[in-house]
Amino acid sequence: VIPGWFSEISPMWPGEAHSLKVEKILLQQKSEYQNIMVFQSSTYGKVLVLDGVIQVTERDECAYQEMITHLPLCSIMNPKKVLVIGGGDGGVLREVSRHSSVEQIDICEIDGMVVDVSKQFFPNLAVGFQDPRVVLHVGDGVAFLKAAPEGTYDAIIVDSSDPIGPAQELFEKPFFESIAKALRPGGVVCTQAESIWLHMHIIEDIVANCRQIFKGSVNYAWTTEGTPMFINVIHQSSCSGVIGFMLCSTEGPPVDFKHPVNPIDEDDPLSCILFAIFRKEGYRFQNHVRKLSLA
Ligand SMILES: NCCCN[C@H]1CC[C@H](N)CC1
Repeated sequence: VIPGWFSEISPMWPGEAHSLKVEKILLQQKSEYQNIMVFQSSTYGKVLVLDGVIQVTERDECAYQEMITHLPLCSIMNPKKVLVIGGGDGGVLREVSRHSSVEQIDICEIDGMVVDVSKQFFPNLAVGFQDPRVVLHVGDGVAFLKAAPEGTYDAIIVDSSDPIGPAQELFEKPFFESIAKALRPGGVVCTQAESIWLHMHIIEDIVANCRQIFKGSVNYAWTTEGTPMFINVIHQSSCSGVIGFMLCSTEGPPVDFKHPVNPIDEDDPLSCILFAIFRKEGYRFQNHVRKLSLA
């Protein structure tokens, strides 16, 4: 380890590590579930680390939070009830609240300390908790979904850490079955689904499980049968620099995740959003950066 640097060493990516130069360690705490650290980096702003793995950096969090949120929420008309599993930093909530059709946002985060730490050090993410539609449940997402009445949600977003530690069960078949039960017919789910450069074995298992469970569409990020390429989110602070998502819908007409049917609320007062909409013609990458003044 290089003095003055944080290196993201994990059995999830043997033989490689992403390092960031540390200006100052701001917090080191052990919660009931994991070690939590926040540090001021030289070039990525503040960084949140759980059990030695980077979760968010101020510099590039928008790419991840926007994709994991707008891919599902823009794929169906007028989503009203949304559930977030994980996501205790609040960034996904900030993105969900841009959708004016949404009436109820449930979030189930297992570690309340992550919420408190985010409110203290990452106000631009924790702002998501201020939306009056948000109801925070501190508890295990597996149990929450088992208890959820059938067909409750239009969309479920699983913003989890990696399948080592508290999020392990969120990558297993029973959890995906409980998601399908909690979604209404034609509802959509989007989950954090690791990197094609590091975790093909995990992705293959998840895709196989989802193909059995979800009778609508099953997409890993943008790959569909015959698509000659993986299109993932460029998320620099994820090890390998990219991260992908499982996008599935329950029974009903297949959902075309490539062409948003439900545009984001244009006049939502926010500082800046960066997200990409892939256009069908040759997968031209359209990078929408819209500077919106804060209300
Ligand atoms: N709410 C932001 C969570 C970010 N998710 C992380 C992305 C990189 C992974 N190795 C761990 C989860």
